[in-house]
Amino acid sequence: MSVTEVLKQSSDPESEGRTVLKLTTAYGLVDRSIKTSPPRDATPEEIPIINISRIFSDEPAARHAVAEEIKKAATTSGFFYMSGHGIPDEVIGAALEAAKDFFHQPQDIKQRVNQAASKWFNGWNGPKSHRANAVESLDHRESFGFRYDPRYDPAVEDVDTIPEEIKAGFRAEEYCWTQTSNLPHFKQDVLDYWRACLALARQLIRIFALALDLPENYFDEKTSHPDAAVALNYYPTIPESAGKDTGVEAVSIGSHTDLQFFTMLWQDQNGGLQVLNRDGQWLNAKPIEGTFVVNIGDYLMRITNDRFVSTVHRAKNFTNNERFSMPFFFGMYSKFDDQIGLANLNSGFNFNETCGVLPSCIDENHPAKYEPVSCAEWVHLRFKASNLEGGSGFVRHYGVWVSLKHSNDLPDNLENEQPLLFSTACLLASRFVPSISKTVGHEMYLMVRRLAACVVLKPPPLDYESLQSLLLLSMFSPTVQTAMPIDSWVMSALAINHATLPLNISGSQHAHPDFSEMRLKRLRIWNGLCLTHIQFSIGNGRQSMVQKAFVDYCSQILSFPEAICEDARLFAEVLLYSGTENLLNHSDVLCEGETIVFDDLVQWKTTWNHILAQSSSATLRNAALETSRGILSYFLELDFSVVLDMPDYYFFITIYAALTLCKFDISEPLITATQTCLMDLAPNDEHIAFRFGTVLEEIRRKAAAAGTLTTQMRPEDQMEPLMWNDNYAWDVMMAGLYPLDVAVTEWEDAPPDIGETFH
Ligand SMILES: O=C(O)CCC(=O)C(=O)O
Ligand SMILES: [Fe+2]
Repeated sequence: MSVTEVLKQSSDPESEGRTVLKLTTAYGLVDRSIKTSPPRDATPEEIPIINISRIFSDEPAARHAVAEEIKKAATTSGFFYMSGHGIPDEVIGAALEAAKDFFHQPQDIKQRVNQAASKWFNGWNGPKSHRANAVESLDHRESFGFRYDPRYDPAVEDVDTIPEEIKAGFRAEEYCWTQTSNLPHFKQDVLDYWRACLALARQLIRIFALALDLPENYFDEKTSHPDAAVALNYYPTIPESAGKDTGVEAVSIGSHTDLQFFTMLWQDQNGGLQVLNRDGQWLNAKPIEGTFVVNIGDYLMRITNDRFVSTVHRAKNFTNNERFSMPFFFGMYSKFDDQIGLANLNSGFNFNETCGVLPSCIDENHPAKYEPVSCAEWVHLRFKASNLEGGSGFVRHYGVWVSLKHSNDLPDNLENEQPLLFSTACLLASRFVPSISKTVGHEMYLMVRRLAACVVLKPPPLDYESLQSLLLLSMFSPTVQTAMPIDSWVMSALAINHATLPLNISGSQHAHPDFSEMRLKRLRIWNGLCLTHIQFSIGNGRQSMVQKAFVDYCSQILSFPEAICEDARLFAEVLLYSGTENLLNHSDVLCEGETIVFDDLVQWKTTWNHILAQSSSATLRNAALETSRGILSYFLELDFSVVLDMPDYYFFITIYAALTLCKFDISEPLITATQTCLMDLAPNDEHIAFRFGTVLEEIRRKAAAAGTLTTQMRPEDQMEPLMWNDNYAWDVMMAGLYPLDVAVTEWEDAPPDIGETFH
């Protein structure tokens, strides 16, 4: 049975006493029918206790016997208790005390090691900052996590001799320890626990090899530097009232499967861990003194061809005590590296390993169900489907706010279907949420960045919503409260793009069959992004650091045989706006008088005329409409006093957008709003704002006379563009740039009869 099948299996969700639980898996979101009956205690058959002390025996038979028991548990419930593990009580006790000392500190001290400041998701996650399951509550949990560091691994004699390709994947951060040094024993005690777990896991994986009918040392080399991580979990009591008003089930950590090879969980005596059996019944995995709970992760399930099962579990602490647990993940998967756009190992294997279905799990009747998967790809799969990563809690939290505010225009499933668009909406909405903290904003921003990186990495086709999100981001980020540094955002995204392009041509595994198409698509996105980026830098007085690189990069589109007119047009606009920005940043040129500037424009127009005059495709039209609407909305949001201080070029951009909108959708209310705004703010009728306002007024007047102006918005697919040629829009605009007396005559003469051209 595949992961999806296991998760989906069970009877009709409509049947009595059952409900549907949604689960995030690497294969997407799946529904799982579960029983509504209260959890019952697991029987010893369901979650057996396995005394593993025999794994340390010199007798192969003793080790094999343990392997058999593990095999049975792994292939049935996927969970077992491990006794006889040999980790001294003192080591566990000291780590637990360290955890208590840490979590009992005031928030501002814990903040010092907040995961938000971490590059690799080490450190502290505050209360209710995550949501492991989309349909359950935010996790009533705080945690502190850290990842494999060879310097603290006693099995490593000399860190300098570790091969570079393995080193490159290490995700440890010393700040976990420097920022907690106020607790004198913390580092020592927590690392002692980690070392003890690591040594045990390395023994245990040999028994897993036996259980999989492999040589005992099969995994040894692959796990010389595993991504082995400890999390300290702190679960305060869930208030009884929690979830009552919303109907959302309150949890300490929501229903999930673990990702990696296996997890060894130490839990205190309070209880709260629940395991979902195949029948959809929740079972209490009650604490048993002296044991760890061990469970299989998704990666192990995959490479065993689904023989070993990764089982859904969660925790709820409804006792009056605070609960602690200390899972050791062998190993916790790496989070997304948003600097280079690559994720790395998640499996518990070394950082550079790829693993297919194990030979012993394949036979005539059981062909391999899965391709070999590199750890990077595996993470990518799950990442796409999952929002477990940092920030998602906040995003969802504010997502509720977004959904409430805009319940009419957001599809129900936006969060899961379009996580980037959803997160972007949340990020943008967050500036309207009173007293939102910088940390929260930053977390949401990181989330968006990671998702954006995922989108850019995805093979084509890039869906419209993703493109929309990227455009939205590049448009509005200057106004987002968290002061998202747009240049660095775009720059790193650009870096991701550059970094991933070679990935797709080198190494057969990663080669995309249609590299050229993918590259073209990416260039298209970049042209779009670049355009909006430049448009919005204009008038903000912010020089784009990356502009030249942008333009050079964008120009590559023209060398594609598949490039079409729209690509060229977009590029032409990029040039126009970047030229504009250049001029603005060189005031000496501007000082010489406006003529030079306008000559420049005319030259640009001559160069690109053949492209601009072409008719537009639906895609281009929609893109043009969206961009234009964005520009006008942005313009309308600006303070009058700010607008008046802006150079004429800013008005040029605005009118260009307004005219584009006039061409495709003359009834768009933004046009009237812009017209009114322009005329209201102009200090006199010589001002460029007034001239442009008049231009818009006249176009609308003529459209009304021709009966084209409707008060109702027409559905976009029925919209016919106004049949003027682009020269007309251009001429009108250019005319508007000159003093009104000249302009009106020239412009009146421009189109033969605008009325005739309207439909
Ligand atoms: O604390 C527990 O009981 C479960 C923790 C868990 O499942 C996890 O951290 O992945
Ligand atoms: Fe877990």
